[in-house]
Amino acid sequence: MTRIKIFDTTLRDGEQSPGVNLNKLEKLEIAKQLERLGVDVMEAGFPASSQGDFEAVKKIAETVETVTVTALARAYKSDIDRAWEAIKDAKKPRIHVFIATSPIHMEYKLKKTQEEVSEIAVEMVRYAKEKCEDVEWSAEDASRSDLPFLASIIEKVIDAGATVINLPDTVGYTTPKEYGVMFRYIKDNVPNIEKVDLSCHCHDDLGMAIANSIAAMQNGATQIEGTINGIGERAGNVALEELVVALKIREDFYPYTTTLVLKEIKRTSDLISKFTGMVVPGNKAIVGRNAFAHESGIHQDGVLKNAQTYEIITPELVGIQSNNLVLGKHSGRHAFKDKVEQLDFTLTEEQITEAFKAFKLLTDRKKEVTDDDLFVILTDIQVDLSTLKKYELLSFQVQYGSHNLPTATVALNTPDGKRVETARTGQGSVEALYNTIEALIDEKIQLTDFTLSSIGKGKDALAEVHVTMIVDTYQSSMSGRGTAQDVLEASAHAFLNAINRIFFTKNQ
Ligand SMILES: CC(=O)SCCNC(=O)CCNC(=O)[C@H](O)C(C)(C)COP(=O)(O)OP(=O)(O)OC[C@H]1O[C@@H](n2cnc3c(N)ncnc32)[C@H](O)[C@@H]1OP(=O)(O)O
Ligand SMILES: CC(C)C(=O)C(=O)O
Ligand SMILES: [Mg+2]
Repeated sequence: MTRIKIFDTTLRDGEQSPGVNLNKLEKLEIAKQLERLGVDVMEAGFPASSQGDFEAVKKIAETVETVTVTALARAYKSDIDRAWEAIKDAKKPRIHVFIATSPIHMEYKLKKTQEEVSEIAVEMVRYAKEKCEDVEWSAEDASRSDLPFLASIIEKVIDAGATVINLPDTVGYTTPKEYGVMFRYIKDNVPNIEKVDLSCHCHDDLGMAIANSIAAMQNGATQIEGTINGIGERAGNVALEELVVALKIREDFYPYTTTLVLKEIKRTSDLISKFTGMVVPGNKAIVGRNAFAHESGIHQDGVLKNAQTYEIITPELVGIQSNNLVLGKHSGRHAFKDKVEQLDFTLTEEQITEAFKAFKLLTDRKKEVTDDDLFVILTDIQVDLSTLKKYELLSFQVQYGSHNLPTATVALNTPDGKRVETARTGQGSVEALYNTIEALIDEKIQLTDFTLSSIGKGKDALAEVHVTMIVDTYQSSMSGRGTAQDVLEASAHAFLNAINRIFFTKNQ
């Protein structure tokens, strides 16, 4: 069995998904969960891209204990300085420096010749190496690069001190056979290649990211880069949970092992989906709602007789509890605290009190409180923005009738502590609500996305709303989420959450 290292880039490439904007606290929470999941390397961000990202990477580097923390840098000394400044306190830091090697990127984007790119790459790897022992170098758009040129530049950057060489399929263009041939060519034509880990990084534009990553492994890759839920630039990156579970289930066929803790997969996926607002499709492999559901009679009959007739993976393997019905109306604080620990949350006594109150409120309105419900409550409290000044929903009322113009009245607390209240109309209840909040905060807002889903089953299930919006003054896109038993209340919370996150990011 060959040990494959897992490099998670959810916090960097994953965050490049359109509309995704994670703040420092959310990134930190995801980083802690990735550590529990057992990834070998986490790419915490791109510190030169913004002050907020720099601070998030720094905090992650200071917090994470066992995992290598890396940060991305262009082939500029200033980017490398910034990356190093952010990760230098990590237990295991790595600088990740990249430059494109394909003809189209070199000619049109970088406006540089092969010789110039080669010189810059060597100089920057050498510069990074002076700061950090572990240096990964990526040949952006490797899969569309000239192979002899790629081999020659790789040999030089290894001599300059690179410890990992990554060959990304940046635009998701390659095929398994072609990508495998590229890895084999590099293995056979770079004399010092055995000194480094060879890494693949696949995008899913043609739906071949998994097949391409496997082809890379079969031809010498020992590190796989990807994201949880497959989020990332455009169609996303390879979904790590799919790849790793495929290797496990077909270990009879693929001689590769990883150290990922499979039972942490579902929780990691849920957390990332919640923070990014990117809802996991029901039919998604491994973590989709339907991945373990059997609908048709013949399948149900087979599963009843022997689950393995139609079930190749057990839900428990990836941390899905088949019966996660838990506390109820009569549960006390001790049982609640015990459950918080079982669910692996670390809350202060004050946060437990707050969570217990929220739980009790919910039990008044909802018969069965599941682990999924608790996960939402506890995550919101763990990633607490309550110390920050923000808009808070005090009360709202919406009047809707099939023959009336919907009208909303909303009262808010503003970040400087004032109570404001007004009313507006809209074509529907949500529009009336949002028009009213928009008037209260005195900003022009374009709502670019709105999704509503339920957490769990039943008429009394919690509603979860995700929104994406652009606030005119800041011209940046932001997502927000809100959970409540009522869909309108969840909608109001999601809208305010996005607004508060914009102010939070601006103030970071
Ligand atoms: C394949 C990938 O995923 S690459 C990572 C993509 N991630 C991001 O872009 C993160 C978000 N980006 C940002 O915040 C901004 O683009 C910044 C801060 C990084 C740079 O912003 P700006 O300085 O305004 O530059 P802008 O983004 O417009 O253009 C990129 C510049 O970097 C250059 N560049 C791109 N990649 C590299 C590289 N690897 N090494 C050196 N230069 C590079 C481009 O040629 C261009 O240079 P030019 O201004 O001389 O033409
Ligand atoms: C920066 C590199 C590693 C990248 O994300 C890509 O090429 O897709
Ligand atoms: Mg990428």
